[in-house]
Amino acid sequence: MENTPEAYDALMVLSFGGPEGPDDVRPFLENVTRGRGIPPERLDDVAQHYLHFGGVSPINALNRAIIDAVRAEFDAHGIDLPIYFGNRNWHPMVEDTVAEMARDGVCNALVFATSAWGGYSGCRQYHEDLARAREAVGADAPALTKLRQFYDHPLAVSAAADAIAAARTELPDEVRDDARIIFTAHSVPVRADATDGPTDLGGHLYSRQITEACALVAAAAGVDEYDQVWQSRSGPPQVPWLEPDIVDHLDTLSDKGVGAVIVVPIGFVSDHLEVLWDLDTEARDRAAELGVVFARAATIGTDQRFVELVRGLVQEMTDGLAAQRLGTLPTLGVDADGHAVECCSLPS
Ligand SMILES: CC1=C(CCC(=O)O)c2cc3nc(cc4[nH]c(cc5[nH]c(cc1n2)c(C)c5CCC(=O)O)c(CCC(=O)O)c4C)C(CCC(=O)O)=C3C
Ligand SMILES: [Fe+2]
Repeated sequence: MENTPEAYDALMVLSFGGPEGPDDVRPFLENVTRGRGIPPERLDDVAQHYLHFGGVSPINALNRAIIDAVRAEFDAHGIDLPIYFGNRNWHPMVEDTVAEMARDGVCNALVFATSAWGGYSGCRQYHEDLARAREAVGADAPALTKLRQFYDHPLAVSAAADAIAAARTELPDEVRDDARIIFTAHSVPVRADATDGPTDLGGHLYSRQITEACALVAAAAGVDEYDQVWQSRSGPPQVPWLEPDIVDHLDTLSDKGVGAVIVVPIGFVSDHLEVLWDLDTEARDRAAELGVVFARAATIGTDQRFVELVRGLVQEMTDGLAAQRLGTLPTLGVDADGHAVECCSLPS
Protein backbone atom coordinates (compact mmCIF):
# COMPACT_ATOMS: atom_id res chain seq x y z
CA MET A 1 0.00 0.00 0.00
CA GLU A 2 1.39 3.42 -0.95
CA ASN A 3 0.46 6.32 1.26
CA THR A 4 0.05 9.89 0.13
CA PRO A 5 2.73 11.97 1.85
CA GLU A 6 1.27 14.63 4.05
CA ALA A 7 2.73 17.30 6.30
CA TYR A 8 2.83 16.07 9.89
CA ASP A 9 4.12 18.24 12.70
CA ALA A 10 4.45 15.92 15.72
CA LEU A 11 4.49 12.34 16.94
CA MET A 12 2.62 11.15 20.01
CA VAL A 13 3.60 7.91 21.74
CA LEU A 14 0.34 6.54 23.16
CA SER A 15 0.37 3.77 25.73
CA PHE A 16 -1.50 2.01 28.51
CA GLY A 17 -0.03 3.85 31.49
CA GLY A 18 0.73 2.41 34.91
CA PRO A 19 0.92 3.50 38.56
CA GLU A 20 4.06 5.20 39.86
CA GLY A 21 3.51 4.67 43.59
CA PRO A 22 1.27 2.75 46.04
CA ASP A 23 -1.36 5.50 46.20
CA ASP A 24 -1.75 5.41 42.43
CA VAL A 25 -2.65 1.70 42.26
CA ARG A 26 -6.38 1.82 43.08
CA PRO A 27 -7.22 4.92 41.01
CA PHE A 28 -5.23 3.45 38.10
CA LEU A 29 -7.12 0.15 38.28
CA GLU A 30 -10.39 2.05 38.45
CA ASN A 31 -9.46 3.89 35.26
CA VAL A 32 -8.58 0.60 33.52
CA THR A 33 -11.70 -1.27 34.51
CA ARG A 34 -14.37 1.42 34.50
CA GLY A 35 -17.63 -0.18 33.30
CA ARG A 36 -15.96 -3.45 32.27
CA GLY A 37 -17.42 -5.82 34.85
CA ILE A 38 -14.12 -6.98 36.35
CA PRO A 39 -14.90 -8.73 39.68
CA PRO A 40 -13.59 -6.94 42.81
CA GLU A 41 -11.61 -10.06 43.86
CA ARG A 42 -9.64 -9.90 40.60
CA LEU A 43 -8.90 -6.22 41.22
CA ASP A 44 -7.69 -7.00 44.77
CA ASP A 45 -5.36 -9.64 43.29
CA VAL A 46 -4.02 -7.32 40.61
CA ALA A 47 -3.52 -4.52 43.16
CA GLN A 48 -1.31 -6.96 45.12
CA HIS A 49 0.78 -7.65 41.99
CA TYR A 50 1.48 -3.92 41.68
CA LEU A 51 2.09 -3.47 45.43
CA HIS A 52 4.57 -6.36 45.30
CA PHE A 53 6.69 -4.00 43.17
CA GLY A 54 6.17 -1.02 45.49
CA GLY A 55 3.09 0.14 43.55
CA VAL A 56 5.27 1.12 40.60
CA SER A 57 4.72 -0.31 37.14
CA PRO A 58 7.83 -0.04 35.00
CA ILE A 59 5.72 0.81 31.95
CA ASN A 60 5.99 4.62 32.11
CA ALA A 61 9.77 4.60 32.59
CA LEU A 62 10.12 2.08 29.74
CA ASN A 63 8.02 4.27 27.46
CA ARG A 64 10.11 7.32 28.38
CA ALA A 65 13.23 5.35 27.47
CA ILE A 66 11.65 4.37 24.14
CA ILE A 67 10.82 8.04 23.49
CA ASP A 68 14.43 9.08 24.23
CA ALA A 69 15.70 6.40 21.87
CA VAL A 70 13.24 7.43 19.12
CA ARG A 71 14.31 11.07 19.63
CA ALA A 72 17.95 10.07 19.05
CA GLU A 73 16.94 8.00 16.00
CA PHE A 74 14.94 10.92 14.55
CA ASP A 75 17.84 13.34 15.19
CA ALA A 76 20.28 10.99 13.47
CA HIS A 77 17.99 10.92 10.41
CA GLY A 78 17.07 14.58 10.24
CA ILE A 79 13.46 14.07 11.35
CA ASP A 80 12.54 17.12 13.40
CA LEU A 81 9.10 16.10 14.67
CA PRO A 82 8.58 16.86 18.39
CA ILE A 83 7.57 13.77 20.38
CA TYR A 84 4.77 13.80 22.96
CA PHE A 85 3.70 11.12 25.44
CA GLY A 86 0.14 10.24 26.45
CA ASN A 87 -1.58 7.31 28.19
CA ARG A 88 -5.02 5.75 28.33
CA ASN A 89 -5.08 5.03 32.06
CA TRP A 90 -2.46 7.08 33.90
CA HIS A 91 -0.52 10.33 33.79
CA PRO A 92 0.43 11.82 31.44
CA MET A 93 -3.19 11.26 30.38
CA VAL A 94 -3.84 11.50 26.65
CA GLU A 95 -6.41 14.29 27.19
CA ASP A 96 -3.73 16.45 28.85
CA THR A 97 -1.20 15.60 26.16
CA VAL A 98 -3.55 16.61 23.35
CA ALA A 99 -4.31 19.87 25.20
CA GLU A 100 -0.55 20.53 25.45
CA MET A 101 -0.10 19.79 21.75
CA ALA A 102 -2.89 22.23 20.90
CA ARG A 103 -1.23 24.94 23.07
CA ASP A 104 2.05 24.28 21.23
CA GLY A 105 0.29 24.82 17.89
CA VAL A 106 0.45 21.21 16.67
CA CYS A 107 -2.10 20.74 13.87
CA ASN A 108 -1.55 17.30 12.35
CA ALA A 109 0.17 14.62 14.42
CA LEU A 110 0.99 10.96 13.98
CA VAL A 111 0.36 8.56 16.85
CA PHE A 112 2.45 5.50 17.66
CA ALA A 113 0.52 3.21 20.02
CA THR A 114 2.63 0.69 21.94
CA SER A 115 0.56 -2.28 20.76
CA ALA A 116 1.44 -4.13 17.57
CA TRP A 117 -2.00 -5.66 17.19
CA GLY A 118 -5.47 -5.28 15.85
CA GLY A 119 -8.47 -5.93 18.03
CA TYR A 120 -10.32 -3.88 20.60
CA SER A 121 -7.76 -3.50 23.43
CA GLY A 122 -4.70 -3.22 21.17
CA CYS A 123 -6.11 -0.93 18.50
CA ARG A 124 -9.68 0.26 18.49
CA GLN A 125 -9.64 1.35 22.12
CA TYR A 126 -6.63 3.57 21.31
CA HIS A 127 -8.70 5.19 18.53
CA GLU A 128 -11.42 5.77 21.12
CA ASP A 129 -8.86 7.34 23.47
CA LEU A 130 -7.75 9.74 20.73
CA ALA A 131 -11.33 10.66 19.82
CA ARG A 132 -12.17 11.30 23.49
CA ALA A 133 -9.09 13.47 23.94
CA ARG A 134 -9.82 15.50 20.79
CA GLU A 135 -13.37 16.05 21.93
CA ALA A 136 -12.20 17.19 25.38
CA VAL A 137 -9.82 19.73 23.80
CA GLY A 138 -12.34 20.99 21.27
CA ALA A 139 -11.84 22.98 18.08
CA ASP A 140 -8.08 23.55 18.56
CA ALA A 141 -7.27 19.84 18.89
CA PRO A 142 -4.79 18.57 16.30
CA ALA A 143 -5.72 15.92 13.75
CA LEU A 144 -4.36 12.61 15.10
CA THR A 145 -3.47 9.74 12.78
CA LYS A 146 -2.67 6.43 14.44
CA LEU A 147 0.15 4.54 12.72
CA ARG A 148 -0.69 1.11 11.40
CA GLN A 149 -0.49 -2.17 13.26
CA PHE A 150 3.08 -3.48 13.06
CA TYR A 151 2.88 -7.10 14.28
CA ASP A 152 4.58 -8.45 11.16
CA HIS A 153 7.16 -5.70 10.55
CA PRO A 154 10.45 -7.36 9.51
CA LEU A 155 12.34 -5.47 12.26
CA ALA A 156 9.90 -6.69 14.94
CA VAL A 157 10.19 -10.26 13.67
CA SER A 158 14.00 -10.28 13.55
CA ALA A 159 14.31 -8.62 16.99
CA ALA A 160 12.01 -11.27 18.53
CA ALA A 161 13.89 -14.08 16.77
CA ASP A 162 17.23 -12.83 18.13
CA ALA A 163 15.71 -12.53 21.62
CA ILE A 164 14.93 -16.26 21.47
CA ALA A 165 18.53 -17.03 20.51
CA ALA A 166 19.81 -14.85 23.39
CA ALA A 167 17.46 -16.56 25.91
CA ARG A 168 18.69 -19.95 24.69
CA THR A 169 22.25 -19.08 25.68
CA GLU A 170 21.08 -18.62 29.30
CA LEU A 171 20.01 -22.27 29.54
CA PRO A 172 22.33 -25.01 30.83
CA ASP A 173 24.09 -26.97 28.04
CA GLU A 174 22.18 -30.19 28.64
CA VAL A 175 18.71 -28.68 27.98
CA ARG A 176 19.59 -25.85 25.61
CA ASP A 177 18.82 -27.53 22.30
CA ASP A 178 15.63 -29.25 23.48
CA ALA A 179 13.96 -26.32 25.23
CA ARG A 180 10.35 -25.92 24.15
CA ILE A 181 9.49 -22.48 22.72
CA ILE A 182 6.28 -20.98 24.15
CA PHE A 183 4.89 -17.78 22.66
CA THR A 184 2.56 -15.86 24.96
CA ALA A 185 0.23 -12.90 24.47
CA HIS A 186 -2.45 -11.16 26.54
CA SER A 187 -5.69 -13.12 26.55
CA VAL A 188 -8.94 -11.38 25.60
CA PRO A 189 -12.56 -12.49 25.88
CA VAL A 190 -13.35 -15.10 23.19
CA ARG A 191 -16.35 -13.05 22.10
CA ALA A 192 -14.30 -9.87 21.65
CA ASP A 193 -11.72 -11.74 19.56
CA ALA A 194 -14.39 -13.39 17.42
CA THR A 195 -15.80 -10.04 16.32
CA ASP A 196 -12.50 -8.20 15.78
CA GLY A 197 -11.49 -7.04 12.33
CA PRO A 198 -13.08 -6.79 8.92
CA THR A 199 -16.21 -8.90 8.53
CA ASP A 200 -15.00 -10.46 5.27
CA LEU A 201 -12.06 -11.93 7.22
CA GLY A 202 -14.48 -13.64 9.58
CA GLY A 203 -13.25 -11.93 12.76
CA HIS A 204 -10.46 -13.09 15.12
CA LEU A 205 -8.06 -10.47 13.78
CA TYR A 206 -6.08 -10.24 17.06
CA SER A 207 -5.58 -13.98 17.59
CA ARG A 208 -4.87 -14.52 13.88
CA GLN A 209 -2.22 -11.82 13.87
CA ILE A 210 -0.62 -13.40 16.95
CA THR A 211 -0.65 -16.82 15.27
CA GLU A 212 0.94 -15.36 12.14
CA ALA A 213 3.57 -13.44 14.15
CA CYS A 214 4.52 -16.64 16.04
CA ALA A 215 4.98 -18.49 12.73
CA LEU A 216 7.11 -15.66 11.29
CA VAL A 217 9.31 -15.39 14.39
CA ALA A 218 9.67 -19.17 14.70
CA ALA A 219 10.74 -19.40 11.05
CA ALA A 220 13.24 -16.56 11.53
CA ALA A 221 14.61 -18.27 14.65
CA GLY A 222 14.85 -21.67 12.96
CA VAL A 223 12.32 -23.19 15.38
CA ASP A 224 10.09 -26.00 14.01
CA GLU A 225 7.98 -26.80 17.01
CA TYR A 226 6.45 -24.33 19.41
CA ASP A 227 3.30 -23.57 21.39
CA GLN A 228 1.12 -20.49 21.43
CA VAL A 229 -0.57 -19.67 24.73
CA TRP A 230 -2.25 -16.78 26.57
CA GLN A 231 -1.74 -14.94 29.84
CA SER A 232 -3.15 -12.30 32.20
CA ARG A 233 -6.78 -13.40 31.92
CA SER A 234 -9.18 -11.07 33.67
CA GLY A 235 -12.97 -10.80 33.86
CA PRO A 236 -15.54 -12.98 35.66
CA PRO A 237 -14.78 -16.75 35.62
CA GLN A 238 -17.96 -17.63 33.67
CA VAL A 239 -16.89 -15.49 30.68
CA PRO A 240 -14.63 -17.49 28.32
CA TRP A 241 -11.24 -15.97 27.42
CA LEU A 242 -8.65 -17.29 24.96
CA GLU A 243 -6.86 -20.38 26.35
CA PRO A 244 -4.70 -22.21 27.33
CA ASP A 245 -3.23 -20.04 30.06
CA ILE A 246 0.55 -20.16 30.25
CA VAL A 247 0.65 -21.50 33.83
CA ASP A 248 -1.74 -24.38 33.00
CA HIS A 249 0.27 -25.06 29.88
CA LEU A 250 3.46 -25.54 31.92
CA ASP A 251 1.64 -28.36 33.78
CA THR A 252 0.67 -29.96 30.45
CA LEU A 253 4.22 -29.74 29.11
CA SER A 254 5.71 -31.10 32.31
CA ASP A 255 3.30 -34.09 32.16
CA LYS A 256 4.61 -34.73 28.64
CA GLY A 257 8.18 -34.80 29.92
CA VAL A 258 9.34 -31.37 28.68
CA GLY A 259 12.32 -30.34 30.84
CA ALA A 260 13.02 -26.77 29.70
CA VAL A 261 11.11 -23.87 28.17
CA ILE A 262 11.86 -20.53 26.56
CA VAL A 263 8.92 -18.19 27.10
CA VAL A 264 8.58 -15.50 24.41
CA PRO A 265 6.32 -12.52 25.29
CA ILE A 266 5.32 -11.95 21.67
CA GLY A 267 2.24 -9.95 22.72
CA PHE A 268 4.13 -7.09 24.40
CA VAL A 269 6.75 -4.55 23.43
CA SER A 270 8.22 -3.93 26.90
CA ASP A 271 8.81 -5.61 30.28
CA HIS A 272 5.88 -4.04 32.08
CA LEU A 273 3.92 -5.61 34.90
CA GLU A 274 2.10 -8.26 32.86
CA VAL A 275 5.57 -9.60 31.99
CA LEU A 276 7.21 -9.12 35.41
CA TRP A 277 4.32 -10.66 37.34
CA ASP A 278 2.54 -13.16 35.08
CA LEU A 279 5.70 -14.52 33.44
CA ASP A 280 8.76 -13.74 35.59
CA THR A 281 6.93 -14.44 38.84
CA GLU A 282 3.91 -16.74 38.40
CA ALA A 283 5.03 -18.79 35.41
CA ARG A 284 8.65 -18.98 36.57
CA ASP A 285 7.57 -20.14 40.06
CA ARG A 286 5.30 -22.82 38.57
CA ALA A 287 8.12 -24.04 36.33
CA ALA A 288 10.40 -24.26 39.38
CA GLU A 289 7.78 -26.34 41.25
CA LEU A 290 7.57 -28.66 38.26
CA GLY A 291 11.35 -28.89 37.89
CA VAL A 292 11.14 -27.32 34.41
CA VAL A 293 14.10 -25.09 33.51
CA PHE A 294 12.78 -21.65 32.54
CA ALA A 295 14.19 -18.85 30.39
CA ARG A 296 12.33 -15.76 29.24
CA ALA A 297 13.12 -13.96 25.99
CA ALA A 298 13.43 -10.16 26.10
CA THR A 299 10.67 -7.97 24.72
CA ILE A 300 11.53 -6.11 21.50
CA GLY A 301 11.25 -2.59 22.99
CA THR A 302 14.87 -2.61 24.17
CA ASP A 303 16.28 -3.63 20.78
CA GLN A 304 17.71 -0.88 18.55
CA ARG A 305 15.58 -2.30 15.73
CA PHE A 306 12.46 -1.19 17.61
CA VAL A 307 13.23 2.51 17.20
CA GLU A 308 14.16 1.90 13.57
CA LEU A 309 10.73 0.31 13.22
CA VAL A 310 9.05 3.41 14.71
CA ARG A 311 11.01 5.60 12.29
CA GLY A 312 9.97 3.32 9.42
CA LEU A 313 6.28 3.55 10.32
CA VAL A 314 6.55 7.35 10.50
CA GLN A 315 8.33 7.52 7.15
CA GLU A 316 5.65 5.35 5.53
CA MET A 317 3.36 8.29 6.28
CA THR A 318 5.66 11.29 5.78
CA ASP A 319 7.42 10.00 2.66
CA GLY A 320 4.67 7.84 1.22
CA LEU A 321 6.75 4.66 1.49
CA ALA A 322 5.25 1.21 1.03
CA ALA A 323 4.52 -0.72 4.23
CA GLN A 324 7.30 -3.14 5.23
CA ARG A 325 5.45 -6.36 6.03
CA LEU A 326 6.07 -10.09 6.17
CA GLY A 327 2.53 -11.22 6.92
CA THR A 328 -0.62 -11.59 4.87
CA LEU A 329 -3.43 -10.64 7.26
CA PRO A 330 -4.98 -7.18 7.17
CA THR A 331 -3.08 -4.57 9.20
CA LEU A 332 -5.59 -1.87 9.66
CA GLY A 333 -5.15 1.70 10.77
CA VAL A 334 -4.74 3.76 7.62
CA ASP A 335 -6.76 3.82 4.43
CA ALA A 336 -5.40 4.05 0.89
CA ASP A 337 -5.14 7.83 1.26
CA GLY A 338 -3.04 7.53 4.40
CA HIS A 339 -5.85 8.56 6.71
CA ALA A 340 -6.73 6.94 9.99
CA VAL A 341 -9.73 4.68 9.75
CA GLU A 342 -11.91 3.21 12.43
CA CYS A 343 -10.37 -0.21 12.43
CA CYS A 344 -11.23 -3.33 14.36
CA SER A 345 -14.75 -2.06 14.83
CA LEU A 346 -17.43 -4.41 16.03
CA PRO A 347 -20.09 -5.18 13.44
CA SER A 348 -23.10 -3.01 14.21
C1 LIG B 1 -4.88 -7.26 24.37
C2 LIG B 1 -4.34 -6.57 25.59
C3 LIG B 1 -3.08 -6.00 25.74
C4 LIG B 1 -1.96 -5.96 24.70
C5 LIG B 1 -2.07 -4.74 23.82
C6 LIG B 1 -1.56 -3.47 24.49
O1 LIG B 1 -0.40 -3.46 24.93
O2 LIG B 1 -2.32 -2.49 24.58
C7 LIG B 1 -3.01 -5.46 27.08
C8 LIG B 1 -1.92 -4.78 27.62
C9 LIG B 1 -1.79 -4.34 28.95
N1 LIG B 1 -2.64 -4.57 29.98
C10 LIG B 1 -2.16 -3.96 31.11
C11 LIG B 1 -2.77 -3.94 32.38
C12 LIG B 1 -4.09 -4.35 32.64
N2 LIG B 1 -4.97 -4.93 31.76
C13 LIG B 1 -6.19 -5.17 32.39
C14 LIG B 1 -7.32 -5.70 31.82
C15 LIG B 1 -7.49 -6.13 30.48
N3 LIG B 1 -6.49 -6.18 29.50
C16 LIG B 1 -7.05 -6.64 28.31
C17 LIG B 1 -6.36 -6.81 27.09
C18 LIG B 1 -5.06 -6.38 26.83
N4 LIG B 1 -4.22 -5.72 27.70
C19 LIG B 1 -8.44 -6.88 28.54
C20 LIG B 1 -9.42 -7.35 27.50
C21 LIG B 1 -8.70 -6.57 29.89
C22 LIG B 1 -10.04 -6.65 30.61
C23 LIG B 1 -10.58 -5.29 30.92
C24 LIG B 1 -10.72 -4.41 29.70
O3 LIG B 1 -11.46 -4.79 28.76
O4 LIG B 1 -10.04 -3.37 29.66
C25 LIG B 1 -6.07 -4.71 33.73
C26 LIG B 1 -7.20 -4.73 34.77
C27 LIG B 1 -6.94 -5.69 35.85
C28 LIG B 1 -6.89 -7.13 35.35
O5 LIG B 1 -5.83 -7.58 34.96
O6 LIG B 1 -7.94 -7.77 35.40
C29 LIG B 1 -4.76 -4.20 33.90
C30 LIG B 1 -4.14 -3.63 35.16
C31 LIG B 1 -0.93 -3.29 30.77
C32 LIG B 1 -0.07 -2.42 31.73
C33 LIG B 1 0.85 -3.22 32.58
C34 LIG B 1 1.59 -2.34 33.56
O7 LIG B 1 0.97 -1.60 34.32
O8 LIG B 1 2.81 -2.39 33.56
C35 LIG B 1 -0.70 -3.52 29.43
C36 LIG B 1 0.43 -3.01 28.58
FE1 LIG C 1 -4.44 -5.71 29.85
